[in-house]
Formats: sequence, structure tokens, C-alpha cells
Amino acid sequence: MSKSKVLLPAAPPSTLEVMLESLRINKDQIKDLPPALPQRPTSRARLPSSLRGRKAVGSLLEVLSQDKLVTSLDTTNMTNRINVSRCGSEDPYVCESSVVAEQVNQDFQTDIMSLLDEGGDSTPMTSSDEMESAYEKDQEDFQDVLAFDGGKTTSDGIALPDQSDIKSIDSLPVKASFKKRKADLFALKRNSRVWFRASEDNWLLGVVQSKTDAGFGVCSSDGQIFEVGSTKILPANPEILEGVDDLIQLSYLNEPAVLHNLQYRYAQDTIYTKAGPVLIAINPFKKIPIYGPDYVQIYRNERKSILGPHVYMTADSAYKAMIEDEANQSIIISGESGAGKTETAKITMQYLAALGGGRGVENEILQTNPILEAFGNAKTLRNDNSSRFGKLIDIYFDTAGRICGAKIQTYLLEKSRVVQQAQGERSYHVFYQLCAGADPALRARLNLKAASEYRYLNQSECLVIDNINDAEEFQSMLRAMDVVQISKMDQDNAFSMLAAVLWLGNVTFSISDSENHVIVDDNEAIQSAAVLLHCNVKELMAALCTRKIRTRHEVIVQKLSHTQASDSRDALAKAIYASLFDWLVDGINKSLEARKRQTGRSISILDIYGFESFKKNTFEQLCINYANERLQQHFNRHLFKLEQEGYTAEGIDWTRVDFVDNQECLDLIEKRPMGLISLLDEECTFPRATEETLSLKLNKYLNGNSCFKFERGTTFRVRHYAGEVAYETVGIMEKNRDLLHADLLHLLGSSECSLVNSLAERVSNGFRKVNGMQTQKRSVATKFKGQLYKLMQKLEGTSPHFVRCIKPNRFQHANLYNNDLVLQQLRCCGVLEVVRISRSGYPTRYSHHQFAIRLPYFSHASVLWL
Ligand SMILES: Nc1ncnc2c1ncn2[C@@H]1O[C@H](COP(=O)(O)OP(=O)(O)OP(=O)(O)O)[C@@H](O)[C@H]1O
Repeated sequence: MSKSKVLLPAAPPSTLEVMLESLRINKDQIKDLPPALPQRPTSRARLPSSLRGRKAVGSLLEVLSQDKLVTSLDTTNMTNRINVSRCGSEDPYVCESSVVAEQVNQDFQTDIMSLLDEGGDSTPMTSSDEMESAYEKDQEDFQDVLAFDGGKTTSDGIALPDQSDIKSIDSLPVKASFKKRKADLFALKRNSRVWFRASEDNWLLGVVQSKTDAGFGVCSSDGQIFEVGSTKILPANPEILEGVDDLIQLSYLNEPAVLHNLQYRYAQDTIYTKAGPVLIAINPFKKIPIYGPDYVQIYRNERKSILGPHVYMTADSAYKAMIEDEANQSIIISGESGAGKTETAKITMQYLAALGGGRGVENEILQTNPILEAFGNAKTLRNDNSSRFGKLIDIYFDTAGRICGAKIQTYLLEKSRVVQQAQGERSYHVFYQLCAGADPALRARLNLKAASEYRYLNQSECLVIDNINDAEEFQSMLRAMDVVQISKMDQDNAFSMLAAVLWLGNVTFSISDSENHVIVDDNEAIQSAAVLLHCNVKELMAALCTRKIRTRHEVIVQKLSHTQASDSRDALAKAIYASLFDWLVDGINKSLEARKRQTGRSISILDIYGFESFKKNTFEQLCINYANERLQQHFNRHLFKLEQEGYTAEGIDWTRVDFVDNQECLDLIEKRPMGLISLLDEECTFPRATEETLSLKLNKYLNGNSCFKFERGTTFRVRHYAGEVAYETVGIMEKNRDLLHADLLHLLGSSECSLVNSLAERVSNGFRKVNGMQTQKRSVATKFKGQLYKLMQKLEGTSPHFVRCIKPNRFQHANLYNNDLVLQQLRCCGVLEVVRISRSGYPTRYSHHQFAIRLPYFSHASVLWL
């Protein structure tokens, strides 16, 4: 057959072109095009998930999987909203032929029609005067319906935040939401599926049998008939939407529907669900076979729609966005203690290592985990492997997208745990690992005993963790140290420091005079500590039980009481451990940075301690919850403020979705000069200040603040975004000052061991001398505040990807899902509001310039209005 050109008649305009033309006419009438959307990061994380998983768009997905162009139209605002997104790996910006475009158009048209048929959020809203006037009253009714339960304390003594203090979107004064709900109820007919509240905190699924003035007759799934008032009923989603992989797809986005969807998936070990741009990860507390090389292949090869949401998908989006948009990315993992943040961070790192590996440094990065977990994690009542520090790891990539280095930044290690733990909790894993796993030579050199012989480890009566072999963990940690190139000498020195801390804990004192002054008991503990610290035992004894005060003319030696001496021993142990931790992180960073070649491209993974609320909360909880407030602010800013401001700036018809802004709580904590931290710092400068004077001061200056409540004695309450927490002022000033007496610092500085010297230098860097006395340059809280500011600045320079980890129960049990607990976590982080915004907002955005470059097809004369 001879090859000859066949001239085809001009193709009739496609349905899409017809539609675009009608839009163009409308636009021309408006004359002015809306200003370009602010340059916002565009990444695959923002692909229209509403299109991804829906059955109605099967043919569309087929086209997507062939790396073709796809155009979608949002139904809520059809006249002025065209969303164009792309999918595929090779060169997805180019539309191969008009045939393909036509195919896409047809599929796309089908999709629009199905969306319109389905109703979704575009259900017409009822707006009768009667309903408007009943608004105020019904707001109260709805608040009742949605307040699932009040504040509680769990059997393990953990105080749950009072639910009445956590606003849900449904209890917010959002008229549109209220009207929508009214319309939904109005639309309920016989045989409609509904959720009804059978008892205080129990929502059941049923079918409407009858509708009366008083409410509804509902038949539950077991055949019982209930009379249900209209305030206790909510529409349920059709069965076809059971277990959707993005909450955005739910027609009805009420709390029982969301909870049911998550529970339905969880029961099938499907732990990941999208909530618009946020990935929800429910901790399975068991191994699920959804990780590893095979799964990495699936997710990296764009076949992820087969398997649905996964943290691999989030990591993949971040990686591809980094390459394609040439923008740094961040993956921000948040959630309560025990929700699975650290595991999620590790899984993310593993995926990135698989994707960007090849140079070997990725293995080093992964091996930092066992080391940091050994030194920075501990068993708590909530989590057997709780991170007691915050961590940001920046993974650097070269121009070819391969990992070329990393940097770890840590935040506020919980020092107090070294010397004291609550009953049933442990100190840092590394102590138990060392005691269980050291070989005989090391054991002899450190004069090491069993963990049960050390007061710092045995006081909480918890030496082992179920199913964890500390000796084996120690061997893994040693291997990791080798991989990360921590020299044998440094390893040995580090173990000496650990043993020194343990022996310090066994140092005891005896009363030496009638004024209750003490001397150090000369025994194995003090001798071993002195040997391990390479310092003179007499000097160590003197530094622990006396204090030298230097005046202009003389040096006065003051003897210490038992409490003072014990405090100074504990302060020394804490200072050694904390600076050892920092030294270790610096060492790791040096090793990882050696391979770093500056490309400027990175993905940062943030795994920071989750919100904490216990029966007794003190300085550590205040700092941890403050960090979470900052992160929540970042979340709010990106997913609510910027999102909605963008629409407003564009002049787009937009019904504002309210969210709980936590700015007031942040102001309460960090504002100068009358914030909590400033007042605490000021009180810490008064030598005679006590817990009572601090409480009085806080009460005096903060009592007018709606986020603050003075309780009684030494307790105050702060209303956080995640609930109210009662803090004790007991011990808070010492922790904030975090002083180490100059004599002890001097002693460490005079050690013959270079590591001890360098630890002393680290500690003394945080101090300055005022009138011969060592005082902190900045208090711990102020230093932490500065670190958080820097962190936020850094995150602002990245495109964020949010992962919300959810704890399904408080017992670390597999297959146990507590609706209340999940709801509380979803509510406090504003997940439902995010879904609402995402559902009614743009899934993807380009500037007109980007649009024209990426989608040349639309630059065609027929769509020149673009
Ligand atoms: N994806 C997962 N698969 C299997 N088990 C998991 C997963 N995620 C978490 N877990 C289990 O839950 C435990 C707690 O998780 P993790 O330590 O990551 O919580 P966390 O949110 O980091 O807590 P903390 O704030 O106390 O550090 C893990 O030790 C592990 O047993």
C-alpha cells in the first residue's frame, strides 16, 4: 500500500470545545479575566482525588493510566471554573492526537453528567424564611446531636480532652452547613439510609420507615424500629460509597459517616484513607503486608490507583513534585503519642530511599533510625517506643533525583526521663540495651551491672518491654553505628558516658552535721562514675555536695542539703545525657553531610511528639503542646487560610468554610511580654520565686485570656486546639532554668577524656556568667520557641504534604477501633473541614502561563480566550 496523505474533513467541535466556547462568551461579557491565582505549589498530591477512585469514571481512569491529558470541570461553580490536571509519567503535557482528546472529552462529559446526577454537595439548598428564623435554635440542637460525649478519663489514667470544648465543623456557626443539613433532612424519604443516635454515644445505621412531625420512624439493621427526633438523625451514604478511599467522595460528610468509612476500611486492614489533600493513617498495631519492594514498584510505576492511598503515594507525590516543580517539599506527620508517626516517617524514608537510592547514602540515612530510637525513645504508658524528642530530617537529592545526603535536626529531648520516670515507664532504651547486650569486655570496662541494679532504671518498676529483646536491639544499634560511621572509639566513649550516668544515679549521700548538710558516700557508685568520666573522685564528690560562691575577695564554700545534693547529681546526669544525644546527632550529621552535594532540592520529614494530656502535666507537656499548636497553625494556614484567601483574591463565588483558628492560644503561650513563656522567664530570674508566686503572676496577667484558666493552688489550664490541659507549676521553673552549677561544669571541663570535655563545652555554650554565677543565656522554653520559629520558617519554604496519624485505641491492640477516640482526633485536627474545603475547591491550579506551557492543546485558536 502506497503511503499517501489523506486529507480528513475538519473534525466537528468536541463537546468540550462547545462548552469552552460557551464559557468564553460568558467570560467576554465579564471583560476582565480574574487575576492569576497566586503561585501555589502544584503537585500530584493535589490531583482531583474525587476523580481518582470513583467507579463512574472508569473510562476516564483508563485514559489517565495511558498518560494522557485529562480535563475536568467542577460542578459546583460551572460557569467560571475549569480545572485542568494531568496524569502520567512520560510526557503527559502533550496531547498525542485529537482522537485522544475527543475520547477524553467524551469521558469527561460522562463524568460531569454523573456528578450532576449524583448530587453530592451540589444539593440545592433550602432557604425558606422559616428555616432562617429557626437557625439560632437549631444550632443548639445540632450541637447537642454532635457532642458525642463529654470529657473522660480512661482506665489508664489518661485524661481525654473535654469534647464540649472541641468545636466540630458541624457545631460551627456556618450557615451554609446548617442549611445543607436541613435540606438533607428534608430530602429523607421512606427507605432512605440514615445514621441515628440510638444512645448517648452510639450511632446506628438504619432505614427510614416513616416521617412524622415529631421525627422519623427508623428500622435498624437488626429489624428493630426506633422513634428518632430530627436532631438525632443524619443521612447515610449509599452503599456504593461504602469504604471509599477519599472522604471527599462521600455524598454526606457527617461524623458517623466518616467514622464508619474509616472503620470499614480499618476492618479490612486498609489503614490509609485520603481526606482531600491530607492522608489519614490509622495505626494497625500489627504487621500488614503492604510495604516492601513489590509495593514500592507499584507506587512508583503510577499504578497506585490499583491499591489506593498509601504513605508511599504521599512520598511519591512529594518526590515527583520536587523534581517537576523544582520546589522543596515537606512531609509533616502529626498525631497523638502512639498514633504511628515514627513508623510512618520510617516507611516514608524507606520509600524515598528506594526511589532515590543508588549512591549508598540512603542506607546510612535509614540506619540513623535505630540509633536515634535507642537514645531518644522510651517506653511510656501510651507507647512502648515513644519518641521523646522532635525530629526533622532533610533528605537532599542531586539533579538526577538521587539521594546525596541528609541532615537531622532534633528538638527538645525530654531530659527529666533520664533521672525519673512514671511507674510503668522506662528511661531511654539505650540504657537497657547496654545492660543486656554489652559483651564481657565492655561490661568489665564499664563495671556494668544488670539494669535492675541501677536506681535510674529500677525506680519505675519496668525493666522490660513485651516482645522486645534489648540485647538483640543493642546489636542492631551497634551495626547501625558502624554503617553511620561512628568510630569504635566514639562508640566506646559514648557507652562510658551512659554507664557514668547510671553510676551517678546510684551515688548516695549521708548527713554530716547537725544542719543536715551531706557528704557523698564513698562507694562503688562514685568511684565508677569518676573513673568513667575520667575525673578526680575527690573533686567529683566535692562538686556534688558543695557549692563554691566566688565574691570579689574570696571563695565561700557552701555545703548542700540532701535535696540540693541530689538535685545537683541529677542535673549532672541529665546534662551529660542531653549533650551526649546532641553530640551523637552532630556526629551522624557529619557523616551524612559528607556525601551531600548541594543541589538545593530536598524533602523534609517532620516527626514531632504528638499532643499530650495526662492527669499530671508539666513543663514537658507545655512545650510539646506548644509545638503542636505551631504545627496546627501551619496546617490551618495552608489548608484553610491560603486556600480560601486564594479564592477570595480571585473573586470566586466562595462560601467560606470556618475552622478553629488557634492563634489566640499561640498568643497566650508565646506573645511578649505577657505570654506564658515571657512571664515564666521573668519569674525564673527572681531567686526567691516559688511555684506559688509563679501561679499568682500567671493568674494576674493571663486570667482575661479566653484560652487560660487559673485553677487552684499551682494549677492552670490552657485551652488548646486539641482540648483543655491542666498544667502544674511544680518544678516548672527549675526545668525552664535548667542550670548546672559552675563547679560541675568545671569538673567536666577538667576531665582527661576529650568527649567529656566536649560535652562540657556544649553545656557551657548555653550559659553566660553574671556576677561570677552561671546562668542560662536563654531559658529552655525561649530556646525552644526560637527553634520552632526556625522550623516554621523552613517549612514555609516547602510545599507541604500532611499525614495525620490516628490511634484507634489506647491499648496498643490490633483490630480494636474506638469510635470516640478516632472522632476526637479527627475533630481536633480539623480533618472534616479540610475535606469540605477540598470538595468544594480547586483540586489543581496553574497560572495562565504554566497552563499554556503545560497544556498546549488549549492554546489552540478555538480556545484562545485562555
Ligand atoms: N504502619 C504500621 N504498621 C504496623 N505497626 C505500626 C504502624 N504504625 C505504628 N505501628 C505500631 O504502633 C507503635 C507506635 O507507633 P509510633 O512509635 O510510630 O507512634 P508515634 O506516633 O511516633 O508515638 P510518639 O509520639 O509517642 O513517639 C509502633 O511501635 C508499632 O508497633
